[in-house]
Amino acid sequence: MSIPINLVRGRGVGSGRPRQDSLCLRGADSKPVKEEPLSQARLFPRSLEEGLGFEYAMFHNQVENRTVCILQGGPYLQGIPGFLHGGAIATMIDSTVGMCAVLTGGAVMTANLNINFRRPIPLCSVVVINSQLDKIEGRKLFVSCNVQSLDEKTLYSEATSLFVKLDPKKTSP
Ligand SMILES: CCCCCCCCCCCC(=O)SCCNC(=O)CCNC(=O)[C@H](O)C(C)(C)COP(=O)(O)OP(=O)(O)OC[C@H]1O[C@@H](n2cnc3c(N)ncnc32)[C@H](O)[C@@H]1OP(=O)(O)O
Repeated sequence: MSIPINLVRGRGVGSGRPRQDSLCLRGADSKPVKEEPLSQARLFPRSLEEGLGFEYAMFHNQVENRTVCILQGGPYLQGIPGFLHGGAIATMIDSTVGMCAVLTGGAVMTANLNINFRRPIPLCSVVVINSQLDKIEGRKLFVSCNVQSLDEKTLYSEATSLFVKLDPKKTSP
């Protein structure tokens, strides 16, 4: 069964760690020293004005453990003139494989992300990120993906990733 994932614009969505609506300042010993409201906090890919940055929709297949993202990178995401910045591509790859890992394994964090950039992605073009869960080993989830043109004729990027389920016995990730 495939479910569309609705990430509401302008509102933080996350695993709850760290809280999206708070800023936790840490001292040198990593202990929280101050927590204050940060009402401006947003999910990073939803932080730019509509039409200028990350325009995307995700769909998750619960049976096959696959997440697909349809992405259009807007003009504020330019790297080399006319093309998407590699960091913007990495953000959406991390978000897509991350969504796949979260919906499969619950609270996880990215431990490792390897990306091969094969072709530059033209700014404002629409691409598809296809991700799937490859295997689970204990707390480790291995998720891979590719980024292709809509007609699947151009392979833009490929990536592998490792997500680690947060250990409730550890106080902070
Ligand atoms: C619904 C809406 C949601 C919306 C969701 C939208 C998706 C958003 C996705 C964005 C996600 C992010 O960007 S997260 C932000 C970027 N990532 C981070 O900041 C994470 C920083 N790293 C950490 O906090 C930590 O290292 C963790 C939590 C990843 C792991 O720490 P830990 O829990 O103490 O685990 P640890 O014992 O060290 O390791 C557990 C196992 O994993 C292995 N392991 C750990 N790290 C690595 C590594 N880099 N490379 C290889 N292997 C590793 C260990 O060898 C061990 O294997 P074995 O001995 O068991 O075999």
